[in-house]
Amino acid sequence: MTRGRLVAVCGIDGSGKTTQIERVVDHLRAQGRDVVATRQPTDRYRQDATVRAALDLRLELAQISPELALFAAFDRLRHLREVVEPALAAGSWVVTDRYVYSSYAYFLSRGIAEVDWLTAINRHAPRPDLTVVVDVPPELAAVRIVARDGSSRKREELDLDRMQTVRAAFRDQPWGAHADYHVVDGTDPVEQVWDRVRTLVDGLAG
Ligand SMILES: Nc1ncnc2c1ncn2[C@@H]1O[C@H](COP(=O)(O)OP(=O)(O)OP(=O)(O)O)[C@@H](O)[C@H]1O
Ligand SMILES: Cc1cn([C@H]2C[C@H](O)[C@@H](COP(=O)(O)O)O2)c(=O)[nH]c1=O
Repeated sequence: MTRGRLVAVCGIDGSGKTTQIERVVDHLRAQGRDVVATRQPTDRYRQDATVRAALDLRLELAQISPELALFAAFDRLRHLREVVEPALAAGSWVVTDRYVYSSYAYFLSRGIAEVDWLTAINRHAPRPDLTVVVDVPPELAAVRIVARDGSSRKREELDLDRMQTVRAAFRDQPWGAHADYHVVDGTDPVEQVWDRVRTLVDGLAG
């Protein structure tokens, strides 16, 4: 059995990840591929009361960030073992909404200065075959979030200074650049962004 491929889509909140992932999944399935669409962190992390309080800026993030970073790394490894690795081994393509690069970018912006520590606690997570970062300014992402949700689900996503540092990390990759990591301009209409993303996906499939 040929091992499948791992595709990660990252970006700040509201950048358009879900919108592009839907197209990636449909496109790959139309090619006859078996596709598993998933996301990290899982609901185990997202629904934790402390995580929710932190993302809603009700906790001092600098204090709680190491604990959350470890929780996110644990959540990722378990999700990899239970969901991602079996699917890849069975030949499926796995498309994940967020991955380690989101962890790095968010936790660097949340007061963790040691990128080496972040990469060390995630070092057992395999590098994706393709990572796409949907890049938009935080101001545009905030407009999209409010238009979509009517308000904000978590206060952090509308903290423009915070999201600016997250965005900068995604673009600058202080954890180390890789040829399979691509930052795509997400400010254009959906179909134009999709043209860019599809080119990358087709490059991987070819
Ligand atoms: N290129 C685009 N142009 C205009 N609107 C867009 C574009 N891409 C996505 N949107 C819209 O912006 C909103 C946010 O997009 P989406 O839900 O895909 O983002 P996301 O990154 O997955 O968000 P979150 O991080 O909150 O899960 C949605 O209402 C979506 O329809
Ligand atoms: C990978 C990762 C993500 N987070 C944060 C980033 C976001 O605020 C949420 C996920 O929300 P989404 O927009 O619905 O994807 O989780 C995190 O705290 N830790 C992580 O490792």
